Amino acid sequence: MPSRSLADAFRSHPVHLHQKHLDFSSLQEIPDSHKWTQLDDIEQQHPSVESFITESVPVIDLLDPNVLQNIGNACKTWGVLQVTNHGIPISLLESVEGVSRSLFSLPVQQKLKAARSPDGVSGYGVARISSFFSKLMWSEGFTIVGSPLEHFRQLWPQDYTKFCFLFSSFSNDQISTLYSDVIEEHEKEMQKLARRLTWLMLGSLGITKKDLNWAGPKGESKEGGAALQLNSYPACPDPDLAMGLAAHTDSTLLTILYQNNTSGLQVLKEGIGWVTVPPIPGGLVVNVGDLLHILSNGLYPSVLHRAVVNRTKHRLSIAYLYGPPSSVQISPIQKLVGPNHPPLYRPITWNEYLVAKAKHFNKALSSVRICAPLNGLVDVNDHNSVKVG
Ligand SMILES: O=C(O)CCC(=O)C(=O)O
Ligand SMILES: [Fe+2]
Repeated sequence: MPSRSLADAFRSHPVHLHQKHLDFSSLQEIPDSHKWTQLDDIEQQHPSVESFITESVPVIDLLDPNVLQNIGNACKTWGVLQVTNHGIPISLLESVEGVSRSLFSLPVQQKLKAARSPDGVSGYGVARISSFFSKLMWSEGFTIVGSPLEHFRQLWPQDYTKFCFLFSSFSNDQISTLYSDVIEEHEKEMQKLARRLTWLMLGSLGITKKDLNWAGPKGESKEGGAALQLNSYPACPDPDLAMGLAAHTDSTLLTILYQNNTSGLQVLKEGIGWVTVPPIPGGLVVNVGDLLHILSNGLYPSVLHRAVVNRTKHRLSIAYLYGPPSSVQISPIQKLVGPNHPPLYRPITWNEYLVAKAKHFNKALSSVRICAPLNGLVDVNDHNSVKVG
């Protein structure tokens, strides 16, 4: 089961976070614990690019006849794209947003009943990457791996009568089940889209299903693993001093992100700076993750991204984190390796990579690198580099 294996990876490397849970809505100013300066986040030194700059993350229509080429270009030059006509019903995305809104609007004490444990993967809490920073982020999260029903029953127990957004006329037990069904339906649909996107991204490098040993003869790969990350960024009295989610790359093959109609996601474009990815109606953001970077032997950068916060609007985002089957060794695909293109990374499973990420954070990729880039082969993720050993 993919959920079991992800849980195992987190159990093997517990993260003890400074668990300071704020009721953000009651705060008129930012406490010191949440005030960020440039020194607190090295990536802040890059400028934020204003909207008049014409460079923007490519938007790709999945029904476009040139889809393969467009995706390839976007992956190579940006490591991120937005997709439209992706086949996920908007109503389903809005329902998950509703579940998320309902969850985060519960009182802190209630949310803590489903708190993520230090060695756990599922549940409520601050971002796991918080352990790498001295300042706390202006956000809360809820991670779902496998069925969320048990956690939802803790959040909405029988005797708890707070209004629930989607199904106000139901009992709490029915609500937990209905919310859980929404999440399950979403998982099914996103799994299909994630597979399709993986093959499009690899297809544009000339990779077919038979080039990957973990895809079966008909390309019917063993089921990939996935986690759903609900993120909430409350309105913030002084957004310039706060950080929603610090800069990171995702430890996935790819991530599919839905953001409600409030912008906040920024991606780092080398030579330009932080570029905002505006929400587009019905659009989904797709990030190249670290494992796709490894598979592509460095041809696709895994995009460095962060979330900034907003003075007036509460922002929600829903990230579908998609990875390979747990037992599979991920390494540069043979077809992309040659005398002038030696393999840049050693083989590693998703679990092992998650442990490397928990230890090294943004230096995890360089911790598994075995070969410095040759002349002319730029390692696009070089801002993460670190001496190994
Ligand atoms: O909220 C966002 O836009 C980014 C979320 C994200 O990067 C993540 O959950 O990994
Ligand atoms: Fe992310």
